[in-house]
Amino acid sequence: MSDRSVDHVVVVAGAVYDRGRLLAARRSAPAELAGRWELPGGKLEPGESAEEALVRELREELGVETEPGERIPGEWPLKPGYVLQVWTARLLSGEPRALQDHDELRWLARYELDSVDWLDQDRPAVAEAGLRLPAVPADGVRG
Ligand SMILES: Nc1nc2c([nH]c(=O)n2[C@H]2C[C@H](O)[C@@H](COP(=O)(O)OP(=O)(O)OP(=O)(O)O)O2)c(=O)[nH]1
Repeated sequence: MSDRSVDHVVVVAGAVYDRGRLLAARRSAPAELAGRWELPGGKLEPGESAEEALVRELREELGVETEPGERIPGEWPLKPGYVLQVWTARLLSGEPRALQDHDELRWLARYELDSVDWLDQDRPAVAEAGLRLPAVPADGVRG
């Protein structure tokens, strides 16, 4: 039982990148998480691979098609019995919209990552995801 995913619920989240920015989503529920920012995603369902769960969750929550990339090394504890795993993801089609679980979305450049109130448990994962961003976004626009 050394594999934590055997006895933990795995929450798969996407580090969705586009033009040198990372997508952040503000939770609308449950009450104790509402208003805090996270990487969009959700729980792995039985029989699903992490990549399949990620694609499904991003479609349901944001209305976009994505292609999973690499897993960001690490696994972060959430509430008891839950762990967070993060995959990079590339937008294939659609513009993300806050359809489910979120009420606002923002694209953040590396220098903007601290501008939103991330869930405490997400901060180490976001820091790792941020390392994959360029210092200046692709279109060069700052501030
Ligand atoms: N998606 C996501 N959930 C997170 C993050 N950080 C964090 O603590 N959580 C928590 C919130 C929820 O308690 C749980 C994931 O549940 P969820 O509500 O997003 O997943 P889901 O869509 O599969 O859930 P459900 O509505 O089908 O029950 O993990 C994160 O970065 N992304």
